[in-house]
Amino acid sequence: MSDTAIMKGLAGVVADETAISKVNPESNSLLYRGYPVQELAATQSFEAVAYLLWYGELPTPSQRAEFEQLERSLRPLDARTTALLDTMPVDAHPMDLVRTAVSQLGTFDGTLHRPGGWTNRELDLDRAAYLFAQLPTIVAAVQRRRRGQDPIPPREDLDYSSNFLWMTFGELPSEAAVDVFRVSLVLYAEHSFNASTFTARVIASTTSDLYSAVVGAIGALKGPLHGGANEAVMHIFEEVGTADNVVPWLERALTEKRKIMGFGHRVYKHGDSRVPTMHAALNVLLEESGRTDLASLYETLEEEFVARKGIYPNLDYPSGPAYHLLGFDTEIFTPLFVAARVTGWTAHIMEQAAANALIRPLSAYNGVDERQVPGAR
Ligand SMILES: CC(=O)SCCNC(=O)CCNC(=O)[C@H](O)C(C)(C)COP(=O)(O)OP(=O)(O)OC[C@H]1O[C@@H](n2cnc3c(N)ncnc32)[C@H](O)[C@@H]1OP(=O)(O)O
Ligand SMILES: O=C([O-])CC(=O)C(=O)O
Repeated sequence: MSDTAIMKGLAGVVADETAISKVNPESNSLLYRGYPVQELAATQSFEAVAYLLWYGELPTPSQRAEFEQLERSLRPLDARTTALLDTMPVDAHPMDLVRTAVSQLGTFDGTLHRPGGWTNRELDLDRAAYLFAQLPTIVAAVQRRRRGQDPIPPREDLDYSSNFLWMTFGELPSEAAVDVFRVSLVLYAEHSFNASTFTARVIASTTSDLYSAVVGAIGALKGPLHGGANEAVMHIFEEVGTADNVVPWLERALTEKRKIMGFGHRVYKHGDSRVPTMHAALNVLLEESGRTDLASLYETLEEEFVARKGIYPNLDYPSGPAYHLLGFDTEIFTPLFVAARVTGWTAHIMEQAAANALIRPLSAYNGVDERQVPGAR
């Protein structure tokens, strides 16, 4: 064993600098390019937030119009993407379908064959916009296929959030509900060196290409300790059933040393900066739907868990039930997170490439001492 301290899970390790977002657990705040995320969620379209993450500034009106036009033009799926989705098992996890579809999109990009084409900021900005525009169409098609429904083509007259819901459900919910969806996307967009973003940066650090880094990030996000928690939260609500059952269920779960999904965070130890905004957004849907049963289950589980463990909800706790009330299948919740986080991932991939150092930590060997292979001389 080495004498060097091992930082298990890289906890507390500052791996590099970033100018994209600042997570501050002391002030319980989150800034994207210097702007408080709550203010962005209150005032900005998701398209404007994506632009901010990539370019460092909010778009001017003409930049915004140009970017919106580009995004709308990039939405339709290539026939090969539709064909690929059709060949995959209907009961495969949607995260696996989305990961595979994004991987295939990389093979369509002829600019990857140019010398220096793998890591070129101008090309990466185009690729980021392409993935940003394609992911809602892919996720909506995957959701519809699960229900035996044909895909619905994108509508150029709708903004990103409305079009996403239109392509999924073939109708638009209330303006308030569309806004809840937009707020969730803004809150999910970026969060410094979380596990999936760090994965993307590790891949980018080898000077691999943006698609490969995003595919790796999707794999990292799938796990329930990270993005998969928004799906897992809904499974917990289903398992608990009613607010009356929270205490006995929780006592048993804690005795069995289970992790309660949607609670806890590696960085925030006194609550997640994004939860109050997402909780308020969830309340809009709870009131609209009259789901007092779900509201009281949500509040009771939070109260009882915080009282016992002093561990607070993270963003996945209010987002899971919000996506449920919007009408998505539980297995689609993490793909929605992918569609939002692709903005942050791609901003980080470009930042990594601009000031690259190969990410390659050391390990402390704890295996058997050197020994001879039987028969070797
Ligand atoms: C958008 C996001 O990705 S946010 C994160 C989403 N993930 C989840 O909601 C999954 C549930 N939460 C967790 O598993 C953890 O809180 C993590 C992985 C997010 C953070 O973990 P870490 O910073 O490594 O904290 P760690 O796992 O060491 O927890 C410290 C203690 O709190 C306990 N704890 C932390 N979270 C939970 C939880 N959700 N339920 C029960 N106990 C918990 C741990 O068991 C540990 O207890 P111990 O000291 O008795 O062993
Ligand atoms: O920061 C993290 O570790 C996880 C998280 O909340 C996120 O990625 O949004």
